[in-house]
Amino acid sequence: MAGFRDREKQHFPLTSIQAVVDLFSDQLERGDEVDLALLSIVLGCIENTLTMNRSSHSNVDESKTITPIFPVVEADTIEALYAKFTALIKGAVDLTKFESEYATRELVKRVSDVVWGSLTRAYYKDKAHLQSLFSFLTGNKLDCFGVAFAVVAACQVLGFKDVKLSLSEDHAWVVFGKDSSETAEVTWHGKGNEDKRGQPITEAVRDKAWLYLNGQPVVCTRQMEAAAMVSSINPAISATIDSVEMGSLQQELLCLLYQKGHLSRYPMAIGNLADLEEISSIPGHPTSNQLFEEAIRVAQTHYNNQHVYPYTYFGGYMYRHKQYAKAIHAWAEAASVIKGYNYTREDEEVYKEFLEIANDFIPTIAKVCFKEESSSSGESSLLQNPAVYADLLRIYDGICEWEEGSSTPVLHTGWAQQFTFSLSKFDPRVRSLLDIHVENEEEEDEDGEEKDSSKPNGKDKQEKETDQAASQKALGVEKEKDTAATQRTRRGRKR
Ligand SMILES: FC(F)c1nnc(N2CCN(c3ncnc4sc(CC(F)(F)F)cc34)CC2)s1
Repeated sequence: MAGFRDREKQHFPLTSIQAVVDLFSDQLERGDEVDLALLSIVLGCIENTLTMNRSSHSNVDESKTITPIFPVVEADTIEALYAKFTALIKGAVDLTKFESEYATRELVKRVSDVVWGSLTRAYYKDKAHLQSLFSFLTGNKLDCFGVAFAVVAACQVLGFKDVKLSLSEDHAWVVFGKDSSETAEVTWHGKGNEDKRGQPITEAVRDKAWLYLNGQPVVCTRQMEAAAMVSSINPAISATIDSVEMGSLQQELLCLLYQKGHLSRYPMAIGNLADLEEISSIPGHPTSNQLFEEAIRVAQTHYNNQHVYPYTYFGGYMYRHKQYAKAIHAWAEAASVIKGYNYTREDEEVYKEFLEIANDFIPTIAKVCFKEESSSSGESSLLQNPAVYADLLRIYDGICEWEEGSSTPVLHTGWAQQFTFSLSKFDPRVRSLLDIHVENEEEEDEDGEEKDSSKPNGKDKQEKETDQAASQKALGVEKEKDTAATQRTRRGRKR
């Protein structure tokens, strides 16, 4: 049973980032005995000291040098909070009613009710620093993720090893029972949505639903739950200032988890480490680029490519680094994922991602490149690149397909205005270099070849090749064996 024993106590008092890394490393070596309550209280305590009520320049002296401050975390502070948590949970759950080694739905619901019932009546749920057990035990406040995490930590205190955190890109719930075959809501989601705590996540609820990743959530091990707690660290002191020490601690802990292989099934945590490495890379750490690409590979390999964020993370990174063609390609991949989902009112977070991509980032790219082209010798290759134009069409087509069959509309005229604005900035000649195949699945014969060579773009082959040669020559695009961007559009209706 986890507990606050000599093995833990020897690390205290914690006086540096390295001391916290050593405590985590020691805990991670314990396999599924990682003590979630202990680690969450420690991180919450440090975050509270480094980010809350810090006067603007408390650690800057007259010579403008900033002396790094790391709080001293005493054993008895943590031990007292740990004892408070175990007393609350063990005092509220009568274990004689739950004889089985495995948790039951009643047990999980009871633990969720105990956490839920301890929360302050009314508070701003999406405020920062409400994710840890420190916040729960000292302020009776938790955010949506924090409630789910607290339920899992509580079940660990009660000795139920089968209760695990299950994560999508914007929601959290638990799995439990033999082979983790059961699921249960334990927290709320979003604003104005009735919580469904205690209910299972059924096939009807999760299929084609981004909030549940179409049945491909990240089901955590204990070490991945530690990674989720580290990912939820919030180094923000204010809207514009971050604690450098808290950011470094998060980066060092994510890197430790990465090196121990505990992020190998957790694309978002890999993306979080990539973001931190981009801000300040540490020698010997993997690069942002490598990490973003790994997050994508993990989602493709282990989650049937149903995750959106690995592509939007990578697209954002390429955009910031002005690699616009790669950014647009990543967003086209993201759109290819989202088109398999039906949009619902609980998907606002991913809606905002695509809104920003289509109505801010892409129009900005079109303007910047168009201006460059008119000012320089007309060499803005992006607006003359058929592959980029094809990716742009995939983005718009994917968003349209996302809306198809959805209960809530996605698009409005603002989207259409931005779509047409961006497309209009491309050189008209790129269109003749596009070969858009519309495959109708039932017409495809066994080796995937199209049966009838429908006249793409209404021209016969000969006319098309002449057009293409002329355009390629004019654009200085060397003759490709086949068209520069063969765009295969599979027009399958969502079932
Ligand atoms: F590239 C953009 F799409 C993004 N940039 N940052 C993104 N994050 C940052 C971190 N993040 C996360 N990072 C690790 N694990 C989790 S589990 C989860 C859902 C919930 F909070 F549990 F409900 C969210 C999340 C959420 C998504 S997406």
